[in-house]
Amino acid sequence: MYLMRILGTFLCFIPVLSVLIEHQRSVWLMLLLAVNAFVWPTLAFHRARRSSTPLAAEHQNLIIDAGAGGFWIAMMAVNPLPSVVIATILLADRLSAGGFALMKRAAIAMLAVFLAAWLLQGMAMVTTVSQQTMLATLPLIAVYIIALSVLTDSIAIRLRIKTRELERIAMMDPLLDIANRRLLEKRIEHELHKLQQACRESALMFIDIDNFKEVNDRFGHKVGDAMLASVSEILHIATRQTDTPARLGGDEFVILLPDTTIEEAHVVASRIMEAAAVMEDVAQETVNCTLSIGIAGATREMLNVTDWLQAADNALYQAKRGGKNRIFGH
Ligand SMILES: Nc1nc2c(ncn2[C@@H]2O[C@H](COP(=O)(O)OP(=O)(O)OP(=O)(O)O)[C@@H](O)[C@H]2O)c(=O)[nH]1
Repeated sequence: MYLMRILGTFLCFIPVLSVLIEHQRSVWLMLLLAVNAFVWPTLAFHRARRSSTPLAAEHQNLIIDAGAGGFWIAMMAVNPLPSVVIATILLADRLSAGGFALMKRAAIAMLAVFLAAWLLQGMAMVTTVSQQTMLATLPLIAVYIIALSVLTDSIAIRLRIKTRELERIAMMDPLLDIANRRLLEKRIEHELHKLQQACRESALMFIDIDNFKEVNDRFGHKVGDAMLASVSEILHIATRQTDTPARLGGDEFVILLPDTTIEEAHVVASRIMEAAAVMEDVAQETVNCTLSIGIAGATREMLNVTDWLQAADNALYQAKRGGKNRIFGH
């Protein structure tokens, strides 16, 4: 904002000074214009920076800018070209900085100061624009509008980055560095769609930590959380880039394995179980970790995400019923 104000006041200074010289106005008025152009931006910057509410202070600064604009329009005897350009830029700028509410307040300030100064000046009005003033106004039109566009573009880029970051957060588990149900369901839906178009095989793996409640009860939630983090890490290490390991909630994890047969999924599941079995030290406690895993391949009858997840959950149920610490797949 500081740089934009310096640029704006400097670019306005040129056409206003041109008109004041043409109208042979007093040196004091020109000095006041110089103060507005070269001192005010720094004053405004410190005013906003020192304020406990910098945004509100900056909005006040923007309204003061608009009031100053109204004053100089009156001092230029409403010279049409610089007056219209200055008023338009001031209002458009306030609109992009604070919406219609700020623009409205700025318009009221500009009009009020203009009317007061114009009446005191005897309602002077000169409707002709000299070539000198026209040329002096051109940099304001060209440079300021381009600068405003550059600023708007950089705000749009920052907004896009923030939006992507928020989208990523919304798709991740709040405790572990792993996808959540939302992202998993999106990927499953996409995979089902692809499977309908091509003759391929893909698998869904449901993983549940055995007797996890006991771990929590014996060692506390901190150890339970650390175990969840270790399992999540194992799932990442044991899978490919194209797979999606996710946490459904509690001690339940699911992995989507595109282009994978049931046999291949069994190999991955064994790898995961072996890695979990050798994990002993969790948050300075010696614990045993076994997993039950259910695997389901996609079939043509599966119409939606729930069908496939249900099939994998049923397979997990069979693994649990069979005595836990085992893989069941069909
Ligand atoms: N530490 C920790 N525990 C959790 C979290 N979310 C859920 N739990 C606990 O995880 C346990 C899940 O237990 P269950 O899956 O129902 O039962 P289990 O003891 O694993 O038994 P089986 O699944 O039959 O082997 C519950 O005690 C929950 O309180 C979490 O984020 N952190």
